[in-house]
Amino acid sequence: MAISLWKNVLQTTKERILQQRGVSLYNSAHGYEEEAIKKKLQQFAGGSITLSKEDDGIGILTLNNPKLMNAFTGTMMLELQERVSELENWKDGKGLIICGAGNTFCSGSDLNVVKAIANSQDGMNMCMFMQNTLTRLMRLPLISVALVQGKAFGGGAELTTACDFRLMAPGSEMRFVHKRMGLVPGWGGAARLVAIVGHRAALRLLSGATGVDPEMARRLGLSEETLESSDGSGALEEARAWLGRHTEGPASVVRAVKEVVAAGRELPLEAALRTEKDIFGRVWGGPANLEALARRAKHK
Ligand SMILES: CC[C@H](C(=O)O)C(=O)SCCNC(=O)CCNC(=O)[C@H](O)C(C)(C)COP(=O)(O)OP(=O)(O)OC[C@H]1O[C@@H](n2cnc3c(N)ncnc32)[C@H](O)[C@@H]1OP(=O)(O)O
Repeated sequence: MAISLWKNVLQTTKERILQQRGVSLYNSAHGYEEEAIKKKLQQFAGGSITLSKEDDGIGILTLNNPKLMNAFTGTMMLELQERVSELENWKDGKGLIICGAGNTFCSGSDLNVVKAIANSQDGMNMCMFMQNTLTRLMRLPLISVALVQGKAFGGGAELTTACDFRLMAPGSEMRFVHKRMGLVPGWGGAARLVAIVGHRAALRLLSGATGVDPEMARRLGLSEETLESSDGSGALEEARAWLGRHTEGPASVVRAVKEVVAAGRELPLEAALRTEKDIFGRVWGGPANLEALARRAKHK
């Protein structure tokens, strides 16, 4: 009796922790030194990460470092964490598009940073910092899309896997180049890639450092659609229209949809079912539900 009560308490606590956004995977108990790595990353400046929160509830997060194909400098990693916090607090948000400046997505970490922190302590801290940030990004109650134009290489390819969907422009390419660098993904990209394409395809892509064009990405289920436009603003408009079809309706309902799916993806079945019940309880009899009942909505 006491044991089963204790098990229930543990299970509920675990579910709560998973549901809580902003809670990080790693803390000092894992040997993670957040302040030390932030101070280190601050030394490698350049580029920026901008966020525009639009009236239609869609946020546009832009990686801005076109001189280096939008490679992540240290300060861009720090800014990404800040933008994710901002998105966690955006209660009217429904969707998110992540894109790169200058018609390309992101060529991964800035190799100058990689070289400067090529020691075990900094590497582990940077890895935990980015896993914390990208896990929080993945768990946002927003439907997210990576708009891949040009190249998404290394950490750039990993970042796309933290989004719910990927849309690729003609001529674009994703490539997990890590093996060629004597590495494996460390930003959570391997675990997420397996969940998206399955372990055999993931192994093929990582072991061959294979370039993935839009057609191959579609076949693998890595990309939802190939866009028609390859120029920056045209592709963004197409991505916005695509996402708009999935974010139509009140924010409370769209966010609930993302939350039940995230629970199903991350939690064991019983915990996912309990979470689904709680989220269902939030929308049942809510304004959107009552309004649909009042107009006797038909779904033809
Ligand atoms: C692997 C683990 C790690 C992580 O997960 O954290 C990483 O991500 S490490 C980075 C992995 N990415 C790379 O190694 C990309 C290397 N770059 C390339 O392969 C090419 O530059 C490419 C294919 C992205 C673009 O080729 P393209 O011919 O179109 O352009 P350029 O090569 O002329 O590039 C323009 C300019 O950008 C510099 N650049 C590109 N990527 C990076 C980068 N990741 N870090 C630093 N600098 C980068 C490139 O050197 C050029 O500068 P220039 O001064 O003209 O040489």
